[in-house]
Amino acid sequence: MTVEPFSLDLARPLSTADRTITHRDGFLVRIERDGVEGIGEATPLPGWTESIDECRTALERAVSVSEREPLARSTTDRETILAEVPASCPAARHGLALAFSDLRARQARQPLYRYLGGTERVTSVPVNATIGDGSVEATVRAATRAVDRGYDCLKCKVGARPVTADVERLRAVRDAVGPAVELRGDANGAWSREQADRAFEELEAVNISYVEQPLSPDNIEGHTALRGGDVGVALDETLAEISVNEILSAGAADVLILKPMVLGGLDRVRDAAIMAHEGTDSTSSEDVIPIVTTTIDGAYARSGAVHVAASISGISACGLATGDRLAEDLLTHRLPATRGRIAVPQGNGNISRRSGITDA
Ligand SMILES: O=C(O)CCC(=O)c1ccccc1C(=O)O
Ligand SMILES: [Mg+2]
Repeated sequence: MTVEPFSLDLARPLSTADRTITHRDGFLVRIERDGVEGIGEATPLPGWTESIDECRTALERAVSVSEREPLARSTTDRETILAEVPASCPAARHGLALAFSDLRARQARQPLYRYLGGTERVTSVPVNATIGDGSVEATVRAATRAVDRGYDCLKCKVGARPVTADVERLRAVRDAVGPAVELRGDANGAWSREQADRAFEELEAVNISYVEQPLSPDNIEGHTALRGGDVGVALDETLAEISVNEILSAGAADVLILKPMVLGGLDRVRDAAIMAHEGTDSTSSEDVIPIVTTTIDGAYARSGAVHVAASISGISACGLATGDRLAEDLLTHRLPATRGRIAVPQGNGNISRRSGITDA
């Protein structure tokens, strides 16, 4: 097993209520068995995951565990190695788990989404365009450009400005794109209960399907109380702190935003999506919508996220169209969105290392 650092600049930084993301640093994890190589990506986003230093330490530890005999040749190495990753290091776990899944899917000669449990052939997944904070004019410009490119679902960042200003932005977008385009918001935890109540009331007339993380991550009761109107409640940051089981049991969400890098791997995203669809023991009848999104990752992690979305039947538009924000990438195959969909790589494993061609 080897671990190699990388650093990627963003060509188009993403401004949210609490930060502007300008670059992404992480590690590529490579595992080889019998001439077959699996590659994983660990791209921590401090605040959501461990820091880059904590991630490096966890990965270096995994390398030393993997070199212990007889583990270096064992087939139960995945579980042993993952068990050594601290729960506080989900990005490190994501990188290791993706490397193992890529390796095993290649060995089984399956595309990753099939290896993960997808039962039907899926050639593409629907995606939303991601629109950062900006003036009314800049927001409408970005929204119109996205719709011109064929997106039929837009997610706009809110929460960086007063509620009235955000409502004005979304109303201007609705007026510009018409009634057929799905609009979502993402407040990244910026609102108080009073602000959220006002925003939800005013956004009903704009036909916003849901707002991600209206309130702070630990405010389960507040989110539960916000539900019930036309605008749905999606939880995102909360999932970095509170288990999916607890969230579903509290009835705190209409939608769960599942970030592989934050949950610690594609396997965890799939388990959470199944739980959302099927409910927990105490919430068996509830149908919560799972959405898969990136944390603005490199090509290996974005491709993995596309695969796990493809493995979930009936998946709604996901937040996976983030590759074009990067100024540079880990692969020349950038997983572009075309008419609001990203093609699922159909070769063996996650994605071909060769440029733009999938493994036959
Ligand atoms: O969901 C999307 O459309 C793209 C991903 C995204 O918005 C995001 C990217 C990095 C960090 C946080 C978030 C977020 O959903 O809050
Ligand atoms: Mg979000």
